[in-house]
Amino acid sequence: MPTAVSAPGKVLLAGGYTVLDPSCRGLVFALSARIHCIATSTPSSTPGKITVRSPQFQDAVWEYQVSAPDFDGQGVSVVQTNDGDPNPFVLTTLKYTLSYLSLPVPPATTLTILADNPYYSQPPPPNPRFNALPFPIKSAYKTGLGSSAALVTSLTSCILLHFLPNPSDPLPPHIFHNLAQASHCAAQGKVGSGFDVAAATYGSCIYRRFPPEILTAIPDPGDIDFTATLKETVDEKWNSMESDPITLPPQIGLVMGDVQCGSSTPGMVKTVLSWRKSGGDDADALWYNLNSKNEDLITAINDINAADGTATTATTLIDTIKQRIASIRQTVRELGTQAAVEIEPPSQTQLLDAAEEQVEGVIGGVVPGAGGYDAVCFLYERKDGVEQKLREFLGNWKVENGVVKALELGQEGEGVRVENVEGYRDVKAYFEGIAEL
Ligand SMILES: Nc1ncnc2c1ncn2[C@@H]1O[C@H](COP(=O)(O)OP(=O)(O)OP(=O)(O)O)[C@@H](O)[C@H]1O
Ligand SMILES: C[C@@](O)(CCOP(=O)(O)O)CC(=O)O
Repeated sequence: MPTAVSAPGKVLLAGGYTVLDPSCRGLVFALSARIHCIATSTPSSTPGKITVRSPQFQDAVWEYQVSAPDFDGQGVSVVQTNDGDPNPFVLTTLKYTLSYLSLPVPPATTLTILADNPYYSQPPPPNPRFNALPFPIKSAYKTGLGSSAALVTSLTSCILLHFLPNPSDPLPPHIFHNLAQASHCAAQGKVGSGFDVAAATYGSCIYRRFPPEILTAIPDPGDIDFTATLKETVDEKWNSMESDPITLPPQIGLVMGDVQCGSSTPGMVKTVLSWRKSGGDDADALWYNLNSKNEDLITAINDINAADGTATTATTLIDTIKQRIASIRQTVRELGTQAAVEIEPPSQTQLLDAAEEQVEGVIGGVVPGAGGYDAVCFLYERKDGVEQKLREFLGNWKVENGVVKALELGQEGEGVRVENVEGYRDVKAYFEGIAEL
C-alpha cells in the first residue's frame, strides 16, 4: 500500500531573531503550499534499495543502498549508488529515520517528492499543479517558504508511517517533530530556532524554541552511541519547547510577495547575534522590547479569535492589530540600525508603506523571518476584493529584477498530514511512469 504525506511551508510573521532566544516566542504561520512525499514499494528491486525522485527537477533522482552499520550502535549505512549531485537533506533524513526505526534492510521503495509551485519562482501562469522546471534544484529560485524543512518533515513522516512495524499503534506527534528537527539541523549543519520544522509538523503556532543542546548532544552517525542517543532524544518530550496553535480569524487573510532579490540569511543572523552579545543593557532592552511587541500582536490575534464576532468588535481589534504591526516594524528598524543589518531595508519600507496607504483593507505588512530582500508578507481584511487589489498592487511594484510576485498561497492551520493517494491520480499521468501509485 502506498503512503502519501504532505507538510506545509512557513512564514515567521513576528519573532525574527528574537525567536532564537528561548525566553522569546515567535508567531509562525503555516502556508497552503506543501511538499508531498509518496512512498511506493518496488518489490522487483534488491531489498535495501531506496530510490528518491523529485520529478519536477532535472537530474533529481537519488538511489541509495541501505545496509547494517559496521559496528553496533552506529547509524544504518546509506550510500548513494548513482552519479549526480548529492542531496544532503534527503540523505540525512534517510539515515536518521531508518536508524531510528533500526531498519538496515527496508523493502525496496521509491519515494516521490512533489512540491507545490509557490516554493520556487515559476514561469508566468498558467502552470500545471506540480510544475516541472527545466533545471536542477540548485538552480531553482527559492521563494523562502522553508522548502528544506517541509521536505524533511514530509519525508521523515512518510518513511515512519510507511515502515512502522505496527500501524495500529500510532506514534505520538512529537516523534515526527523531533526526528525531523534532528535530521534538518544535521543536514544544514547548524541548529537554528527550528520554527520552520515546528510549523511543518504542527502547523501555525506560537513557537518557543528547544534548547540547542538537545540536538548538539547527538553524536555523528559513525559514533557507536548514535542510534541510542538519537532514539532517546527523539522519544523524550522537549518540555521547554512550545508550539501553541494559532490561526488567523476568518476576517483576516495573508498574502506573501516574492521580492526576487534575495539576502544572505546566515550572515545577517551572525551579525545580529554578535551585536546583541556585545551591546550590553541597551541591546538587551531593545531585544526584549521587540519581543513584548511581538507578544502584543499575538495577544491581539488571540483576542480577535475569541471575540464575540460582531462587526464593531472586529473593526476595533483589526485596528489594534494594525497599530501593533506598525509598532513591531518600527522596533525592527531600530534593531536593524543598531545592529547594522538591513532587516527592513528602505526599499521594503517603501513597499510596505505604499501597500498600506494605497490598498484599502491592508492591515499591515512585514519583511518576515530574517528580513532583507527576500519576501514581504501582508495581512488584509477579507472583504470587497481587497486580496485581488493587493495582488495587483504587488504585481505593479517594480523591484530590481522585475516586479513583486504575489504567491499563490494563503495561511493554513494544519501541519503535516496523511494524504489520500487517489489525490495524485492527475499527476500520475503528468509524470508518466515515475510515481507508481
Ligand atoms: N522539491 C525538492 N526535492 C528535493 N530536495 C529539495 C526540494 N526542495 C528543496 N530541497 C532541498 O532543500 C535545499 C534547499 O534548502 P534551503 O534551506 O537552502 O532552502 P529553504 O529551506 O527553502 O530556505 P528558507 O529557510 O530560507 O525558506 C535544496 O538544495 C535541496 O537539497
Ligand atoms: C533569523 C531567524 O530567526 C529567522 C529566519 O527566518 P527565515 O528563514 O528568513 O524565514 C533564524 C531562526 O529562527 O532560525
